[in-house]
Amino acid sequence: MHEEENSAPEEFIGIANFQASGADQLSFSTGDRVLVHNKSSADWWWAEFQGCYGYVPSSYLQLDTEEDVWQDDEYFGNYGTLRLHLEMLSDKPRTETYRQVILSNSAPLRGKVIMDLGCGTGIISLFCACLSQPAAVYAVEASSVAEYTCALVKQNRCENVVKVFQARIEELTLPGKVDVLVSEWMGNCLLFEFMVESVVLARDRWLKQGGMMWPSSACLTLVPCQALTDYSEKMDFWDRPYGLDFSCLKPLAQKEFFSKPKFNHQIVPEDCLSAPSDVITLNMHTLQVSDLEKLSGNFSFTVEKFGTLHGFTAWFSAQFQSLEKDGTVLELNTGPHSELTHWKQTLFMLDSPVTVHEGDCIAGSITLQRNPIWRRHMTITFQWSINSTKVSQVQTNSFPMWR
Ligand SMILES: N=C(N)NC/C=C/[C@H]1O[C@@H](n2cnc3c(N)ncnc32)[C@H](O)[C@@H]1O
Repeated sequence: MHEEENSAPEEFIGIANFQASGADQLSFSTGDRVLVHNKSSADWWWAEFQGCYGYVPSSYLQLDTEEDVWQDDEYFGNYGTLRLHLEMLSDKPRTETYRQVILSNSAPLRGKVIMDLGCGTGIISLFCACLSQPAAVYAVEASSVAEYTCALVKQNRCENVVKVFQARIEELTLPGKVDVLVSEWMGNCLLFEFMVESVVLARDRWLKQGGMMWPSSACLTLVPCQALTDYSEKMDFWDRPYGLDFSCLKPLAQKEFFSKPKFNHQIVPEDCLSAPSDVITLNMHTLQVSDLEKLSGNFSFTVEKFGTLHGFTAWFSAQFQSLEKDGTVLELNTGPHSELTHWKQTLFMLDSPVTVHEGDCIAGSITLQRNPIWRRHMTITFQWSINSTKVSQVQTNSFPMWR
């Protein structure tokens, strides 16, 4: 037995399912709250769950405090360095699109109040102040880069228009509501990092009735694809390296290289086996935080050429409505038919390649399930089937992004 720990029990949250393998252990699932009474060893703790006592593996548990689940220290820490800002500023299609949006709305922006949420170095706020005559721009940035943003605003003589606020928008009280909420929040597969939640909360609290969201909408796009290079380098390789048979390592390779999405994939148009399809569309004026828990869309692709289905590739686009009636809608598209961006595309490799022929139909659904614990993460699940003369199979593949 063990001595009762005299400190108060701590509540931990399960971050994986644990199946007890002995009477002195406690089973629990992801998301369950477990009371730890005694950290009797580094790996096994004495705990209570649903009225029972037993040992639980400490590695399956996460201290249940709001901060940890958003990983904010790490998240905002990353954005405090220039690396990510340089990557985003160097992304010309991304940055030029936002510049074009401001420039082409220069007249209707006159006298308006704009919020730039997650302004980083303040580039969009500076575009607003230099390319139009807004009444004010509230540049909101939680990370320490905000200190430099102030300097950049001064250095570019925009301090009378641009006001920098170093805070999480969730904890900030602005001088007043805004006419336009502009933000560059999109992550891998559109949603990763889930900064979009902060954008929706800020919209509901600070955007005037009838105000404009930029982006106004965003789409997740999918295409069935070949990935011959990735497959041969990571999987076929094991068949005959240097004349030896290493094929028993292939299941390991599948798990290590293909069980998570490849976020920096660059798909070429000729690897697309059909026309791409928008599978999820977000209307940024009506989207609710609750919608973000689980988003899904159906797809039905007609294969346009003989080839090998290795998986699916995803990317996103964002649309910017004009402030002028019947004005042009501008778009940032991160797909293979547009100029490459720092997001590149995301490749989901299936368990085993399937030979497909022109006319085959690949139908199914994609579901983005937000992680109940790690609030910036999600799991992407494909349910799909191929109906063709040669083969008919139904498969489900799930990919964590990233926990
Ligand atoms: N991933 C892409 N594309 N862009 C991410 C862009 C993220 C930037 O927005 C800031 N940010 C993110 N969430 C908040 C928030 N709730 N309040 C204030 N600033 C925030 C981060 O510190 C980065 O500088």
